[in-house]
Amino acid sequence: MDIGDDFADWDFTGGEIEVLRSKAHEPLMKSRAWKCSVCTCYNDKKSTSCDICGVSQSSFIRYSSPTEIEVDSRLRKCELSKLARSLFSSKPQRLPKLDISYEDFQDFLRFGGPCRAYTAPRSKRSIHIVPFKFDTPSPDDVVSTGLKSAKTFLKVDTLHLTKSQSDAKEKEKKTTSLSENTSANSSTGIEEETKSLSENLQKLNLEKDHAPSKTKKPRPKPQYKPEKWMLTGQEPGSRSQLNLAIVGHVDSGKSTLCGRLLHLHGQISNNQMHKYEKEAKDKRKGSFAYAWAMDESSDERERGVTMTVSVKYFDSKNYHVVLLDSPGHKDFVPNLISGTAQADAAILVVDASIGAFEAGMVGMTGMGQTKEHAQIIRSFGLEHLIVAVNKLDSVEYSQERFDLIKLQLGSFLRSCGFKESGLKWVPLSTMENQNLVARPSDVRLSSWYNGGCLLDAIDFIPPPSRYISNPLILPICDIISSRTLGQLAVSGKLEAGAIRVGSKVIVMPPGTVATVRTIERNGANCNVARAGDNVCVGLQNIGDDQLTSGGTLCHVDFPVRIASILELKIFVLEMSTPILVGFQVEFHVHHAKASARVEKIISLIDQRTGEVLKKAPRMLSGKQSAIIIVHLDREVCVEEFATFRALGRVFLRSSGSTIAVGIVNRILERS
Ligand SMILES: Nc1nc2c(ncn2[C@@H]2O[C@H](COP(=O)(O)OP(=O)(O)OP(=O)(O)O)[C@@H](O)[C@H]2O)c(=O)[nH]1
Repeated sequence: MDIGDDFADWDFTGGEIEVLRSKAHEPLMKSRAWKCSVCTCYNDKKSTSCDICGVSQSSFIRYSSPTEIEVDSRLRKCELSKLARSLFSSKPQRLPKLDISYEDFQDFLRFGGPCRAYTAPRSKRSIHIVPFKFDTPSPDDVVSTGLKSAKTFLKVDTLHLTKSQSDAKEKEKKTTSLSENTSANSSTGIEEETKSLSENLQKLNLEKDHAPSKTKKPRPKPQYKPEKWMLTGQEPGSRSQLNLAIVGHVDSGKSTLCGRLLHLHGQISNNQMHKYEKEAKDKRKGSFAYAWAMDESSDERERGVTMTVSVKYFDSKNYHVVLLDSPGHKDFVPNLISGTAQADAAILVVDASIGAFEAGMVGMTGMGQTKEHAQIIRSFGLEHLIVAVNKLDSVEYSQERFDLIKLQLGSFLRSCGFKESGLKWVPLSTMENQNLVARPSDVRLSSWYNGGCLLDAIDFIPPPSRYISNPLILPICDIISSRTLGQLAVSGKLEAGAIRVGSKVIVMPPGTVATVRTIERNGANCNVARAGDNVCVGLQNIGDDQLTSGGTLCHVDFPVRIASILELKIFVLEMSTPILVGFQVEFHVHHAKASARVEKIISLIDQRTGEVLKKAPRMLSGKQSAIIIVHLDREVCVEEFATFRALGRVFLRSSGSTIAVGIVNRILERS
């Protein structure tokens, strides 16, 4: 495919629809073009269909100057989608596609940083991120309003809403004036117009948001020197912590697998297990008994669906393993993103039953949950993945079925950037306790499988690296309160540095200095916590309106940056809707979420080399890489990926699907 030629046909700079509609250009255009009666843009007379909306020239040749109502009704007759109508966009099949192979994803995801580690503060702790009601708008919306804390804690209301709302309005005003200014610019000829528009936009951005005179010069950072107590290593005899995200298609058996592992390691007593079985049977959900160990809320148990990320732990031979049982349903992917932000490695649970594996691969849109979860895991830089091929009992422990799954899913995982050496394939049945913590006893499996069990595969994962000698960074996952922690506490994983009781920390935003009152790790009080630990930190000298999930506790001299205008390097996942300038997306970074607008598409880039393939492309579609600028409706804690990876990985979502993954290339606005 000749990429250049194909793209030339569809090349417009962002905002061109406004420009093409401008009456000022009509005389020039009229001389060499036909006017589309739908979107009113002018096309080359050789074109048989409209470059903007894709409608054929002949369909409307008899019309002139249609009214909006006429346009709408004609488009409806044309069977264009609602979105296509609203955007005057081209028909999907006509979108040019770059010939970028999925191997390119591998290079893109080579941002993959070293693994991190983590401990859960208490065995019964859950990251209850989204209180879900099926009659409320959408979990994606709900997640932004705050993360629901563990059952064992009382949730503190996030009183930040009013501030965020006013901030959002402020940003909206800015954006409106920006686009007004943009559309006001005009010159003669399409090329000149698009060029000047692009320059103006750049100028506006620079002048409005990044003018040197308006930007405070960051004061030179003092050299960070960790204190001696921060660096003291692990206590003798204690295991390293391994934070394991359990992901996979809905109903693939994730919670059952976690429940089984906990029971087999004595974390759930026989009495407790008996109780779960009885309660599950009473609710006619007998098969969910093990899942109930993880799904503790009544909503989750009632529906048999995990909605939040549950955190439980057990000790293996090499690790203190923290299980992060994630929801599999597509509605709860934002929770999965927030939970997986803390993982060192992952188990991807696949349902081997006939039809279920296929649904996980293809889904409704061609991108099933198994694929989406695998991509999210890889985009977090995780390199070690155990693929647990579950429910093999339902296919008589067929080796052929296992091999087929390994073949099909394996090629997709490699295309995501997982190396063969980072993948471990484990056939099992959690229901029949086959190959979980010991060699399989069922001859139908043991006759052809000689590899290790799931527990061996977990112990085989190399120890994660930690940023202990960096300044403190603790992204806030949840805001909690308890009798032992006090009225104001936060939970989360220390991404870098260390804290101890009595330490001063700066809470970003708003930049208030607070004092660490208590620290809890693994459900017990401790004096010091270091990078990799998952802790609850009780704070004093701070108001509850100054704490918000998605915020960050930092070293007082080294606060992380907060910003709302970011330059991102993204990789667009398979999707049905093209990304255009002005596109509204949901922006995710660590535990923070914000609404965002695609302000500018700077360039289409080569995945491997980073070389600019095209400047200011009109739109982005699946499997393309690009540099874009996004404008968030509120400021979030963020760092450039090159500076600190954990705060520089981003996800863009729209209409309930992850549409792009990427990194923060530059922070364009700094508070
Ligand atoms: N036959 C069979 N059924 C299983 C196996 N593992 C789990 N199940 C059943 O699959 C159903 C779903 O199990 P869960 O553990 O809730 O699945 P999940 O992936 O956690 O579900 P979500 O978190 O809601 O996505 C339950 O009825 C389980 O009993 C297995 O190995 N074999």
